Amino acid sequence: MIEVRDLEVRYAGRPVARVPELDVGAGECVAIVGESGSGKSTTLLSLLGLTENADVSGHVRVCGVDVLTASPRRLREIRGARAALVMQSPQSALSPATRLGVLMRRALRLHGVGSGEGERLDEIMAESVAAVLLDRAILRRYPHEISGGQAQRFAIALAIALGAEVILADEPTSALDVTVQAEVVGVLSRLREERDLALLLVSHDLALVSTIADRVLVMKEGEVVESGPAARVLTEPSHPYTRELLEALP
Ligand SMILES: Nc1ncnc2c1ncn2[C@@H]1O[C@H](COP(=O)(O)OP(=O)(O)OP(=O)(O)O)[C@@H](O)[C@H]1O
Repeated sequence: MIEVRDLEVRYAGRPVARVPELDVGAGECVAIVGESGSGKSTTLLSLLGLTENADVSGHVRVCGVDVLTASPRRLREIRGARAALVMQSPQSALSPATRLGVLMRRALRLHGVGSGEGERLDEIMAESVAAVLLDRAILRRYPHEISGGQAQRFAIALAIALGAEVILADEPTSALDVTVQAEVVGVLSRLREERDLALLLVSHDLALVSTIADRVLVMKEGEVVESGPAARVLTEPSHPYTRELLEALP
């Protein structure tokens, strides 16, 4: 679902992310870890062609679309629908005066889901909200009436309703407290199994990564310094920087 080769992202001539190889198949979870400014978010955003003012080179294929050469129309087909972005605080991206149900219905119509039929849309909405363990009543609420964890699960429900095959999650739990973090990770983990989602997770939280990722890429100052199966990288790291990250764990 995601295939990256020799990706390089530069801002004003300065390379900020270099990723030689990154693959995420259906049903897999790959995590990118590293300290702040190491190029994790830049890598993630470049996979949807969302790095404004950047020079991006290499080969990036997401849901069968060649992202670096695709037309804006072709990119719109995957962005937000087949490949969904889940950010740290989705609440700020939700229109404050619009009920969540209205918002979801609009997004579904915009992407032609359910062919605009009211009943079918209701069914899809109810199903996706249930899939993230939210009560259907949430669809009548406004964004400010829900908690951070609920907002994050709503963002995931929206992705599911739109038929996402790939979820790109940028620090999806770092604004949440520990028990709520576990709920969100549990939902992502279950959905990837049940729906064969490809999940690319950016996180500085190695404890979280160890519970969900199959493979890990460790980034430092824009370079991938280590990558491999999560079980190996997180228990027998070969790079001193990975060891440092692990030693910093509480
Ligand atoms: N739009 C931009 N213009 C110029 N430089 C940018 C831009 N976006 C990011 N950068 C630079 O790219 C580098 C990598 O940033 P990035 O946000 O990808 O790191 P990160 O590992 O995700 O960090 P964080 O965890 O803090 O988000 C940083 O030096 C940052 O200043």
